[in-house]
Amino acid sequence: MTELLTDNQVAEALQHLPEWTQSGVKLTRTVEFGNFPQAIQAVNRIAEIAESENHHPDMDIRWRTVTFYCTTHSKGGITANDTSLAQEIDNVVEQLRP
Ligand SMILES: C[C@H](O)[C@H](O)[C@H]1CNC2=NC(N)=NC(=O)C2=N1
Repeated sequence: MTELLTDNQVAEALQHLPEWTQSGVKLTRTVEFGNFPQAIQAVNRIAEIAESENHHPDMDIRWRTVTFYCTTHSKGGITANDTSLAQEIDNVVEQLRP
């Protein structure tokens, strides 16, 4: 079972996730895409990944700007599932907005 990360473990993970910050019990990143369709394409790709892994980000979509939040709701904090999902989100963003 994936357990909550310690503060040090989160800090260590964020060294490899430079676009992300910790906001309380969540990791968060805001991305401005080229246009609305591209933002939705990213959201759809991430949705597929999340569904396959049964771990889902919270996503706030405002025109072409999407804010992603990764937290493990069942644990009330950040786990390795969240740091892993954050990396997957970075990979999708990189593919769509190199
Ligand atoms: C039963 C539970 O809803 C599932 O195991 C998954 C679904 N996706 C999830 N996603 C996230 N971010 N946190 C969860 O606790 C979570 N639980």
